[in-house]
Amino acid sequence: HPGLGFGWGGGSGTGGHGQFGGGAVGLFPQFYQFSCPQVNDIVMSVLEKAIARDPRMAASLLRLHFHDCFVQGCDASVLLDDSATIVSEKKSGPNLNSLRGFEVIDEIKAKLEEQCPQTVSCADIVALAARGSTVLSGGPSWELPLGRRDSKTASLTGSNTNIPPPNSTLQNLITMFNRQGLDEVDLVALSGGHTIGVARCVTFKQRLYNQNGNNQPDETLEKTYYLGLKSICPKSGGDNNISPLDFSSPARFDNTYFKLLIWGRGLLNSDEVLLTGNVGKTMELVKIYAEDENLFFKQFAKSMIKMGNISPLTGFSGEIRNNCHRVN
Ligand code: HEM
Ligand SMILES: [Ca+2]
Ligand SMILES: [Ca+2]
Repeated sequence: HPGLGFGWGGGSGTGGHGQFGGGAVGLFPQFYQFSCPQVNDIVMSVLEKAIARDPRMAASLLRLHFHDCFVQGCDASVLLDDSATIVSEKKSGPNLNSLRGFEVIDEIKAKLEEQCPQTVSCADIVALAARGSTVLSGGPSWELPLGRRDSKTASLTGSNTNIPPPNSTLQNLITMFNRQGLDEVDLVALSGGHTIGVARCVTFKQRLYNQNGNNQPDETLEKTYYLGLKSICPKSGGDNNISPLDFSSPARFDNTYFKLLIWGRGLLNSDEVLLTGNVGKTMELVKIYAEDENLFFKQFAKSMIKMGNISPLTGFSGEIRNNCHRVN
């Protein structure tokens, strides 16, 4: 038996994107209802402790799900280590010295293997951890479709090419999200994930010193914010110094990220261009979410479900890994 929640779960994965309204074929919220009813309680109890220990962990786990789903779909490919058959995604440009939270996923997996052996996939654990982290940070909750299975492969090249870089133009961001079946609404709402967590100096340095190859700062940066950033992120060195993505509430999941964008205080180029990139639709959405936190929360939940439905492995595809670091 391939660890399915129900005996009839064999409807094989179509591998299609989950943009067909209701959710990806094969995933459903009650997947573990009989095989591991306590799965979310276990996830939440580990998360509570981990986030109490390190408040940034919520942000790191939210990001982990994004970096998984954008490469081969939400299949836990991001968790695989180098081995004879695997070239790990952990060494890609977007991930190296940057992705965190692997130990927390391991801790959840260990508890689940004790209570529901060989049942819950690493890919579902990552999705549950992303939702739980959002909730524990004060953000919205949502009914999370489950039943993803784990890949037997990883894609370092996919990781290097599918995850947008922080100096992306707005057109570039829209194109890369479109490729995953996500639209401008999803792009703006999901970028709101930057309401928590931090970024390294190296990811925003270009904006401070040489935005357009003319040795000038990005003119959309508000002046005092810009001066503060320069002191954290010098022209040479300090690449690993960190700054909050939302400096007014870096551990709270709220809509201040969008308010800051309007004040010229978005940290990454990819943040600020949602407002200034000359696409009316994304500009409008930034303003709407800055005004209406409830609407942002609702759309964030919807878009997280959509992102979580990208090309899942279901049925007899993939496997339930015993250890999230390696294939069985
Ligand atoms: C729109 C395109 C996006 C770009 C260009 C982008 C870029 C980045 C960069 C450069 C960092 C800092 C990494 C570092 O310095 O080590 C970061 C952090 C983060 N990103 Fe994104 N991101 C994007 C979308 C998303 C999405 C869709 C989510 C989740 C819904 C997300 C959640 C996060 C979180 C929570 C952090 C902080 C992580 C931590 O503190 O450990 N990002 N992002
Ligand atoms: Ca993946
Ligand atoms: Ca915040």
